[in-house]
Amino acid sequence: MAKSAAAAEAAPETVGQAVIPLVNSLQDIIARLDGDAAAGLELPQVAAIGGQSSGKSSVLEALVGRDFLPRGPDICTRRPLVLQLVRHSAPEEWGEFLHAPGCRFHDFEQIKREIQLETDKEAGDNKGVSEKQIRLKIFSPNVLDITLVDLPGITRVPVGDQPSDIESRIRTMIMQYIKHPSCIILAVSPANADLANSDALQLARLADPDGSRTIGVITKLDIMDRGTDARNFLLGNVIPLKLGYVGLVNRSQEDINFNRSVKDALAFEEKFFSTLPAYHGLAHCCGVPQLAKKLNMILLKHITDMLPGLKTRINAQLVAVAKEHAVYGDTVESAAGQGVKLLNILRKYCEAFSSMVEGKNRISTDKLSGGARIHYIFQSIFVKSLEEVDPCKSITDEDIRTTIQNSGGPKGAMFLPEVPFEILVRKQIGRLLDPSLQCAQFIYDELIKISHGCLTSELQKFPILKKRMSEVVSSFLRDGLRPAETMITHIIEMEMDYINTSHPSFVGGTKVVELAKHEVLPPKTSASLSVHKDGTIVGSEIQLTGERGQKSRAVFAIDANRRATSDQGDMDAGTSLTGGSQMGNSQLSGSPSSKLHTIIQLKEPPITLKPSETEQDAMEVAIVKLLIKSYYDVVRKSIEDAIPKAVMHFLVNHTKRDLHNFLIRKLYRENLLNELMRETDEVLIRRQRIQETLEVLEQAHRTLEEFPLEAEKIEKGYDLAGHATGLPKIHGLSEDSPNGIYTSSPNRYGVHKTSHLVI
Ligand SMILES: Nc1nc2c(ncn2[C@@H]2O[C@H](COP(=O)(O)OP(=O)(O)OP(=O)(O)O)[C@@H](O)[C@H]2O)c(=O)[nH]1
Repeated sequence: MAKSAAAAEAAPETVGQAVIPLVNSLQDIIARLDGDAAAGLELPQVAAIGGQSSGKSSVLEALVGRDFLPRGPDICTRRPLVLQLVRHSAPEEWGEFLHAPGCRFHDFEQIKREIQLETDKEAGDNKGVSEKQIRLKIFSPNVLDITLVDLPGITRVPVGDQPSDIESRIRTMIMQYIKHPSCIILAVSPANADLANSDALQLARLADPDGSRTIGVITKLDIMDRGTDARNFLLGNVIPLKLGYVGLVNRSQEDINFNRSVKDALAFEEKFFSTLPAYHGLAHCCGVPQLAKKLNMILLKHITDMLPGLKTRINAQLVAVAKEHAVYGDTVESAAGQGVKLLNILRKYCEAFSSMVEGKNRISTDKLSGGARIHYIFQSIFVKSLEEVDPCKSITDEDIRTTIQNSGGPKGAMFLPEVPFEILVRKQIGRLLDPSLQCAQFIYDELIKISHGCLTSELQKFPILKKRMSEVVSSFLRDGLRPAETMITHIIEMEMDYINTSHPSFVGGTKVVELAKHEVLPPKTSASLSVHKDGTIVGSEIQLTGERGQKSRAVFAIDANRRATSDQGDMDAGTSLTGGSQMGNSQLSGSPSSKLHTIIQLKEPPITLKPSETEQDAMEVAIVKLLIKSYYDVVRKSIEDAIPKAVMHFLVNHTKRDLHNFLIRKLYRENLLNELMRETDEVLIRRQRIQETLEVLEQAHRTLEEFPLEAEKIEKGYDLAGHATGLPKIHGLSEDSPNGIYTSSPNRYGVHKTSHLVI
């Protein structure tokens, strides 16, 4: 093809030509991102795999067109070498290692030595192998932008410092590279070995079963057994490969020893294929230039396919990092600016607090949060546990009897007194104090939790402020808890102080006597009665309702001659008969006239006395119990209502109303501002890092946007199958760059004119 014709063809190729530099620039960008940011951003690479000394490094070197990789009959590649070729316009060429940034190696022999040194550094000097990469960039006006990876060769027998499982280790390492769908595999097999059993092809098939990204490379065609050739193999007749094979003749060890130039080697290769009849008509799959051409086409197709996904990923990362960046924002220098910022933070905090309590913030779907938890504590914990309490559970019948008698004093009780009932019910009301205080404590704990949840991400920047805010809010909540607790104590004390037996829901008077009769007396009447929660007495024969204004007293005469058992000295002092009751029950034996004769000795009263038990007693006990139950229900309802109100008023709503002012009063002070709004070094470093990451991602985003990718346009010029469109259009290849890499090489087979790629 004439030069002018090539130039004419170059025009529609510019879109495609732009893609490879894009990939390389993205690779640069991604290399600057940390692990997390770069995750999932695999870019196409070309990896050379194969058995040891199969010629992998030689193939890559030939593609680069320069002599710079350690090669030899022994194991040479012992660490993965990631080789990024960068085409630039300046005439000079140099290499740069990632481990020595900014250090340019103009001498390619020195690059080779640096690779060897770096290999030894990591893998020792006795044939050891390491999976740690060496990253090298070659800048040159004569290369195509492409990334190549030279991998250690598959070996079977461990030598030197190699571990016994060297084979599986190397296979695993190779798989790490070639398993990625974005990796293009150069499966290198030497022609002087059994091609059908090629390690490279076997491994490639594992990673790429449908062969859509594997190119078979057959080296050492020049040293095959006399009388044999690789024609059938190259044509894919032995092991078919979708992308086909390329046969190569690289420099032999002797050529290397005699410093034979790349140029001479290429000329030799060209001569080899043109003179050997076995390879006649196979120009499209013979020689380094054909390999470069094939590679570029595949690479382009590959890049085109994966770019939309890459764009999406970079955009997603950009959004995430931009969000984090917004949190860190810019440093605020002026005092006024800091003040505004602080006020903003405090306002947002209090708004978040109110929203959480009111349930207006992000609603969690898997667990109760914020205000809903407060409601739960009131209704499902506090109210429920009060409902479950049996008000008479802790009062024994004996306690009741003793209290009744004690309240009668020396006279004994004439009527059923309300005093014992009041004493006992007051005691029971007192028991409501603890759960009520506990309920307030629970709500306080919830508010503390909510307060932690409101610390906005913006506060990450100001750890001192965050800590101070936490302290101030805690002290505010503590201060709010105290009046709530005082109120609760008052509510309970009020209930204990005045037993309102006139309460409409309280069941007393004759009704309760009726009920008690039913409970205690033998079942003459079979009607069973009970007190409903609303104070209604329900029975099959009688139904009575609570009666306003009717007192519960004086309904039942009590036997004044009640006797106390006097010989129970071991009873609980708290429920034993005391004072007048003890006197009233003392036992007299004999009349005054008996004094004249023998002295009648009274038995000493024991320390503790217990009342006796009669049917009447049982009746009284039942009545008192019913009264307690009924009144306790009245009080319970009022407590269940009043306690949540007190807690809401003094603690929850008080916080919603006044926390903002309190925070401003405590924290918005000129002398505190500098301290509170100080960012830690950690924050400063983090901001810097995020800033950098953001810039990198923005650059990646711009880079992608600047390349309007129209896959169709690119693919129009390339036909990987090579059948329909005939001449494949190769970027970077011209009459002056027949090997596709080194543009100063001479023209060779005129593949542009004739070749149809058979893949
Ligand atoms: N005659 C001839 N020798 C070759 C050819 N390709 C490679 N060699 C020689 O084979 C030996 C091994 O080549 P390398 O390129 O180092 O092979 P490798 O696969 O990279 O080796 P390791 O990285 O050590 O596994 C060297 O001495 C090369 O000169 C070829 O096409 N013909």
